[in-house]
Order: sequence, then structure tokens, then C-alpha cells
Amino acid sequence: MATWGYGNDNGPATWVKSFPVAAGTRQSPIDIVPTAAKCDTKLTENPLTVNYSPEPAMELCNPGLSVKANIKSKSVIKGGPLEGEYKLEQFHLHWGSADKQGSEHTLNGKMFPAELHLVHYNATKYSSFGEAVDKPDGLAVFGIFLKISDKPHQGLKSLTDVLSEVQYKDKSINIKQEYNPVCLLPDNINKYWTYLGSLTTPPLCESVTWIVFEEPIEVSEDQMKAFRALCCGECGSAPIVDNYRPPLPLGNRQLRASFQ
Ligand SMILES: Cc1ccn(O)c(=O)c1
Ligand SMILES: [Zn+2]
Repeated sequence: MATWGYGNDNGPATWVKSFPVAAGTRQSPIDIVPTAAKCDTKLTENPLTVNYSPEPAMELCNPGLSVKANIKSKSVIKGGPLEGEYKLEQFHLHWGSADKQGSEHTLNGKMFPAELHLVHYNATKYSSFGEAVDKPDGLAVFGIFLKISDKPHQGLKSLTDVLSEVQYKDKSINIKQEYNPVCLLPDNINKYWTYLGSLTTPPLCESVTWIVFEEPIEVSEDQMKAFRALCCGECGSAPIVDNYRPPLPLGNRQLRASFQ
């Protein structure tokens, strides 16, 4: 079976052949239209809480279609739209070949140059990510937009400075310095949109409570270039760029906002 990807022959429009849920009713990403979001005070009565811990030697790897950090320490979130405690499993990014594209969620039809996903699983109900991944309340993913600024993002710099060491597929390294993923969050995590959706890559399980923050984090052009220098395979293979799925219809879903 041809493996899925983002090319003309194996990209998002072809995924439904092997993963019929791609045509489902709670697919992600979506276009976020703030005026269509319903402000829900229940989200603020029970504020979203993040308790992330430092990773002593965080593993960073190149699985071939993104760059991913696997989390071992106990980093958990709760509150907001979530029932129970969700544990951070991994984070990764989606980015463009140019600054005009790259994010998966869009804001009033606008794409950002990249989007960071912090993937958590419902540790109250399930014993592992693998058990939670296909359950309707199994996962919670933070979506954070990246925008270009003249200054590098210090938290991401620990990663972008070493991406050359995971340039090729299946390469992995450990970040020497202790790393707390909390440095990746925007300053204000009280302003977000939330809706019920899915993984944005196969198997596209409809198991994700999405929490997309209004405030982007700011990265430099050089940091974007570092992401675009990652390769899909071994030396000489194509760069990893435009690894984003375009938005799907919201359909009958309610998009909620934690703010007015
Ligand atoms: C679990 C999972 C896998 C892929 N992506 O893109 C996600 O955002 C989450
Ligand atoms: Zn993702």
C-alpha cells in the first residue's frame, strides 16, 4: 500500500481511499471564524490548567513527515473543555514551503507559516496513548499558530539549533539541557477556541478535543528555514515542507470560544 504523504499522488485528497473516516463529520483541521464561535462561560468557570514538567533528556526525532518530541515526564492538563486529566505524549509541527502557508487551522481563511501541536491523551480514562487514540474523548491537542518576527523564539531555539542532527528520516537525538515544554505556550492561554475534531494525519481518528490558542508564538525566518531543511528520507531526499492538511467543513459542530 502506498504510504500516505502530502504529494500529488498520496496527499490529503487521496487519504479517504485507505482511511474512509477522512469523509467523516468531525474531521480536522477547520477554518476558525471567530464571529461564528459561541462564547461559553463554562470554559472560564473551570479554567484550562497546564502542569508541565521538565524533560531531563527530551527525545527529538524525524519520523519523515514532521519533527517530533516524545515526552516521558508527567506533564498534564485539565479544565476548560476537558473532563479528567490529559497527559502530554508528544509535540510536533506542520509548516509551509513559504511563509504564506503552513498551518492546518486557518483564521478567517488565513494560513499562518506553521502550527505547533501538543498532543495529550486522557490519562484518567485510558492507560496509554495507543488505547486512547481512537476513543471519542481520547485526545486533547493544543494548536498554536506560529508567526514571523525578527527575534527567534527562545523556547524553540533549543530545538531549531539542533534540527541539523535529525535532518534525515529516522534520526533521533536527545536534547542535552533539561527542557520544559511550557516554554512553547503563548503568554495568554485563557483565550482559545475549542471544538471536537480528529487527528490531521492518517488514521484521522475522530478522537481529538482541539484547543487552538488565539495568541500565536513568534519565530524568526531563520527558524522557519531550519524546519524547511529537514528531509523526508535519507540524504538527497525532498525537504519536509507543506506537511499540512487543508481545512474540512465544520458541519453541525459548535465552535466554542473561551473569550468574547
Ligand atoms: C496524534 C497526532 C498525529 C498527527 N498529528 O498531526 C496530530 O496533530 C496528532
Ligand atoms: Zn499535528
